[in-house]
Amino acid sequence: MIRLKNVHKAFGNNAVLNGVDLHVPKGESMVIIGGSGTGKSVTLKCILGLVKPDIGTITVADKDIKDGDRDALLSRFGMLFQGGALFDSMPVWQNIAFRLVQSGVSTDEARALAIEKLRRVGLKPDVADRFPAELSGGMQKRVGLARAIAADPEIIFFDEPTTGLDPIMAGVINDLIREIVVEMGATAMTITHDMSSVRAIADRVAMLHDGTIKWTGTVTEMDTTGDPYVHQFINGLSEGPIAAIR
Ligand SMILES: Nc1ncnc2c1ncn2[C@@H]1O[C@H](COP(=O)(O)OP(=O)(O)OP(=O)(O)O)[C@@H](O)[C@H]1O
Repeated sequence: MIRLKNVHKAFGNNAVLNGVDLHVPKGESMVIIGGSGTGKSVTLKCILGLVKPDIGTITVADKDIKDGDRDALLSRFGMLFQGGALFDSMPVWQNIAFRLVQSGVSTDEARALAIEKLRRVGLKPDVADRFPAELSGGMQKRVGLARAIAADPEIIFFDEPTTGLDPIMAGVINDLIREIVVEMGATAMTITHDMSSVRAIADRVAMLHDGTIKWTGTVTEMDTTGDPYVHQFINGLSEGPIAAIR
């Protein structure tokens, strides 16, 4: 479904991606792990067409993303952003149905759909008319998730889905993400530092380091691999091939 071949990206002298090869098959949930600043967000932005690779190709459903219409491409994606990224000035239902309204769905229909998606993420209909600032962090994440799935996308991206949540709420959100992705049959890509998200969400894991994918495998393989990068990262060790800059 999503394929990156030899993707390079530098910002001035800062070579961030140095030949990323990655394949996310249709219906699979791929989680990308790697230290801060290794280029996880840049990788997602390249797929979304927000950052242009210097070299390499990216295809979505066998079509080069350079060739098609960007809006058409983006309409296939749902996205849960790190901070929820809700519009403070809009009530919850409008946040959820924003893209639907823009694409011409009537207000009544969009509102009803937003309420249905709220239910799916465990929120009551009365939340629809509240404003994001009135909600807890966990509720905002749920609303962000409802928005990500509002248009029944084929592909969903999760950018650090548990940032800012306590461990219990993080667990609830991880489980909800997994359930929804499976139920929708969506292809999912998540970037995270949170190993509990990896274990809850991933079918496969890819480790990004030094601008390339150093390792890929299942969660079970991740726990038993002899790969020193993965071992150091998942166990949070300061000793190993990944330099810890202080
Ligand atoms: N638009 C940009 N212009 C210049 N440099 C950029 C830009 N976007 C990202 N970078 C640089 O690319 C590198 C990778 O950033 P990126 O945000 O992808 O890291 P990350 O792996 O997602 O990190 P984190 O886990 O901390 O969010 C960083 O050195 C960052 O400064």
